[in-house]
Amino acid sequence: MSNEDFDFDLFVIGTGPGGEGAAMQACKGGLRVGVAERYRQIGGGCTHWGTIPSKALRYTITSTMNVLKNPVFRELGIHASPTMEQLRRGTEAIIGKQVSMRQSFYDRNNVPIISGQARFVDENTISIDEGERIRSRSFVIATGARPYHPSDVDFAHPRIFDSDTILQLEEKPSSITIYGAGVVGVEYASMFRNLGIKVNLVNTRSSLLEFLDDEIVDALSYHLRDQGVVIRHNESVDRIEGHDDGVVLHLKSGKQLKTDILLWANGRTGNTDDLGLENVGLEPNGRGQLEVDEKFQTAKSHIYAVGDVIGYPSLASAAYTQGRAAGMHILGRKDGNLRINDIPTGIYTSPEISSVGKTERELTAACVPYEVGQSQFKSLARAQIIGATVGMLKILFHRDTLEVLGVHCFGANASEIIHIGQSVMNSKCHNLEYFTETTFNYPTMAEAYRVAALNGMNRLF
Ligand SMILES: Cc1cc2nc3c(=O)[nH]c(=O)nc-3n(C[C@H](O)[C@H](O)[C@H](O)COP(=O)(O)OP(=O)(O)OC[C@H]3O[C@@H](n4cnc5c(N)ncnc54)[C@H](O)[C@@H]3O)c2cc1C
Ligand SMILES: NC(=O)c1ccc[n+]([C@@H]2O[C@H](COP(=O)([O-])OP(=O)(O)OC[C@H]3O[C@@H](n4cnc5c(N)ncnc54)[C@H](O)[C@@H]3O)[C@@H](O)[C@H]2O)c1
Repeated sequence: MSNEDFDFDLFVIGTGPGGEGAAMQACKGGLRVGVAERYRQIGGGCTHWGTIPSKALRYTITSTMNVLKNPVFRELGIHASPTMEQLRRGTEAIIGKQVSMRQSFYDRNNVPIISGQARFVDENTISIDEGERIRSRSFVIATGARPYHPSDVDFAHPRIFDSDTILQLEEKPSSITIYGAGVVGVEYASMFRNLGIKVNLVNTRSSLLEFLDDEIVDALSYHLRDQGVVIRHNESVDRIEGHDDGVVLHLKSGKQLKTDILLWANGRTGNTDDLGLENVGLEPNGRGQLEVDEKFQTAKSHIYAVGDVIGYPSLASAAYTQGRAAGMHILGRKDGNLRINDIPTGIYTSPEISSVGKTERELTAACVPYEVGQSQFKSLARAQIIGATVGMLKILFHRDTLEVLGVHCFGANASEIIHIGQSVMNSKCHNLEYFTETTFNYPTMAEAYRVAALNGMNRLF
C-alpha cells in the first residue's frame, strides 16, 4: 500500500514516557507520527498519578519534616503540622511545568495529539472515541497500567485508597494500613511515617522487595521498623470492612488491623481493555499485559507495545528507553547501543535505595567468584556535614578480573550516585581500579566509591 493509504507511518497510543520515547524517536527519523491521549493533558500516568506526584509529595514531606525536626527550630519553639493540602500544593506546579515542557516537544516536532480514547477497528485503523478513524502503517501501544482492583474491595469507600486516589487525600489520618509491600507500598509507608502517622505495612511475601540485595533489604526493614513502621510478612487479606470511623483489614491468619484509612498497593493491571484488541487478534494476559519480543513487537509485527502495558520492570525510566527502541525498529534501524536490560533501580524511601547489576544472591547462584567492597556513610565527611550518616554503598566485583558486577546503595543521594557505578560498569575500563585510581571531589557522597573500592581491594589475598 502507498503512503496515501495511511494518515501516519506510526500512531502512538498514550503520552507517558513509553509513548513519548517512541513518538520522538520516530519523528526525528522523518516518519509521520500521530499520538492519541484520553486524559485531558499529556504526560501519562507518570506525570499525573505515578512517578512525578509521588516523588514531589515525598520531597515536600521530607524537606518540611527535616526543618520541623531540626533542633534549631525546636529551640525557637516552632511546632507546626502541615495539612495534606499544603504538602500537595507544590505538586500541581511541577506537573504543570512537566506538561508544558512535554507538550512543546510534540508541538516543535509537528506531532499532532488527538484527544480521546483510541480503539483498534482493524489491523491498520483505530477510532477515537468511537468516531474519527485514523489509518496508520504501524502502532505503538503505550497505554500504561492502573492499580489492580479486586472485585471484593470497595474502592468507592472514602477511607479506602489506591495509589491514584491517595494523592487526593484531604485529611491527614492518624493511622494507615498499607496492603502490599512492593515499591509503592514501601515508598508510601516511609512517607506517611515521616509525617508521624502510625503505619502498618502488610506484606504478602516473606521479605520486603526481594529483588534487591539481601543486606539492603535488611537495612530497609531495620530502618522502617526503627522509624516505627509495623511490618507484617507472609499475610494475605481475608476481607476489608470500611466503617465511618476507620477500616478493618481482616487477615487470613486471623489478625485484624483497624486504622483510619487503608491504602491498597497490591500491583497493577495493564490498560488493554477498551483497546479493541479482539479486532486485531491480540490477547492480553490475566493482568492485562501484552506479550512482546525483544524488539517490542506483539504477535502482530506492525503493532508494538512498550512501558507498563508489557509489565516488568514497569518503570518510567525503562518505558522511555523501550519506546525509543520500538521507534528505531520501526525506522528500520538497529537499536544501536540502547541498553534495554541495563535498568537501575531507584526506590524513594527515606533513606533511598538504588542498585544496578547483579546481587550477591545471583552471583552466588551462578558460582561467580566475587568479592565485596563496602563504605559506610557514617564515615564520610559529606554525610556527617549534611547529617545523612545512615547508609552504605557496596561494590560487588570479580575477584580475579576486578570487573565491577553490581553496585548497591542505601542512603542519601543513592539514586544519583548509583550512575557512577553504572557508567563504570558500561565503560571499557569496567574495573574496580577506576575507583582506587581516580581523584574524587571532597567532601562528596560519591567518595563512597573510593572508600568501598579500597575496602574491597584489602579483602583480596
Ligand atoms: C505511585 C507510583 C510511583 C512511581 N514512581 C516511579 C519512580 O519513582 N520511578 C520510575 O521510574 N517509575 C515510577 N513509577 C512507574 C512509572 O510511573 C510507570 O512505569 C510509567 O508511568 C509507565 O509509562 P507508560 O508510558 O508505560 O504509561 P503511563 O505513564 O501510564 O501513560 C499511559 C498513557 O496512556 C493513556 N491511555 C491509556 N489508554 C489509552 C487509550 N486507549 N487511548 C488513548 N490514551 C490512552 C493514559 O491516559 C496515559 O496518559 C511509579 C508508579 C506509581 C504508580
Ligand atoms: N521508585 C520506583 O521506581 C517506583 C515507585 C513506585 C512504583 N513503581 C512501579 O510501579 C509498579 C507497581 O508497584 P506495586 O508496589 O503496586 O506493585 P508490585 O508489582 O511490587 O506488586 C505488589 C504485590 O502485588 C501483586 N500483584 C501485582 N500485580 C497484580 C495483579 N494484577 N493481580 C494480583 N496481584 C498482583 C504482586 O505479586 C505483589 O505481591 C512496580 O512494578 C514498580 O516498578 C516504581
